[in-house]
Amino acid sequence: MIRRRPPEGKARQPCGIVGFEVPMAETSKARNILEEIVWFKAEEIADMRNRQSIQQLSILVGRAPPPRDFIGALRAAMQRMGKPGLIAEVKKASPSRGVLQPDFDAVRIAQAYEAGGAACLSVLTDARYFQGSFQFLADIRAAGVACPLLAKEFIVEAYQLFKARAMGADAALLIAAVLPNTDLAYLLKSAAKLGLQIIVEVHTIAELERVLRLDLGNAMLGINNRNLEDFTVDLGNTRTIMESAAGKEVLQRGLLMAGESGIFAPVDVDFVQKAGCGAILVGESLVKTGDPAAAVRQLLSLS
Ligand SMILES: O=P(O)(O)OC[C@@H](O)[C@@H](O)c1c[nH]c2ccccc12
Repeated sequence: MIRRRPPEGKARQPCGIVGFEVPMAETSKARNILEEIVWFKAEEIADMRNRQSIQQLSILVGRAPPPRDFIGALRAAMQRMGKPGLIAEVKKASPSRGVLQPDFDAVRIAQAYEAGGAACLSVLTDARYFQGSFQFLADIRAAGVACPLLAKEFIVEAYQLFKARAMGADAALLIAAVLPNTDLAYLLKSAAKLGLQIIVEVHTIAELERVLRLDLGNAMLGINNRNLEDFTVDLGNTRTIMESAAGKEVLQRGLLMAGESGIFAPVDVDFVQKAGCGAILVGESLVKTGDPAAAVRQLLSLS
C-alpha cells in the first residue's frame, strides 16, 4: 500500500510572516510515482471543490445521460468474437512514456476506436501526469460515441465519482494499491448509487485476495501488468495471479477480469485470454499509431 498523505505534511510549509519555508524531510518524499500522484490529488480535489461543490455536481448527475452497461458490453463482445472484450484507452501521455501521441484529438481517437471494434473506451482524466481531462468524457459522449466509457482517474474520494458520472462516465477505476478495503467498500457503494460500474485494479495476489472479500456486485476486476513503483511491465503477472487460489476464485465466481497494460500484439491478447481474462485494457500500442481504427482491428485480428 502506498501512503495516502505525506507523513510530515506538504512539501513546503510556510513558517512565520517572512515567507520562510521548511523543506520537506527526506522520509516525507514520495517513494514512487503512485504516491506522488495520489498526494497531489488531495490538492487537486480541494481546488475542484472550490470551483464546483458536490451539490452542484449532483444536479449535473441528475441531468447526465443514463449510464450504459460497461461490463455487459465487454461480456457481449467476448461472446460475439470469442476474444476478450477490448477497452481501448484514450491516452495522450504517461509518466513512464512521456507524450505518446503529439497529434492528439480525444474525440477523433475515440471514434476511431469504436469504428475499429472496441467494446468500451477508457479515458484518462488526470491532467498533470497523463494530460487527460474530465472534459474528454463529455466531449466523446456529445460526439455520439456509443461505447461505454471508463473514467481513468486516481480516485480517492467520492467527489471524483460524482464528477465522473456528471461528465458522462459509465464506469470508474479504483486502485487497490491506493485504497484499503474500508475505502473500497465505501466507494463501491457510492458508485452503485450513482449508477457507475467499477473496475477494481490489483497488481499482486495479496491485493486480489483482499479485494475478493468485498461485495463486488457492480464491479469487475483488472490486473495491471505494469508495476507502478518502477514502471516495469510483465504480462506474466496476469498468469501468475490467475494461477493462484485467488485467481481461481475469480473464475469460479464468474467475475470478469481484465488484463491491463503492455498488450501490443495478438499473441499478447491470446496470452491473457488463456490466463483467464475476458477483457483487455490497451492504450499505448493503439494510441501511438496514426490509424487507431486499423490498430484495433489488427490487435483483435479482425479483417
Ligand atoms: O498503455 P498501456 O501499456 O496499454 O496501458 C493501458 C492501461 O492499462 C494503463 O494506462 C493503466 C492501467 N492502470 C492504470 C492506472 C492509472 C493510470 C493508467 C493505468
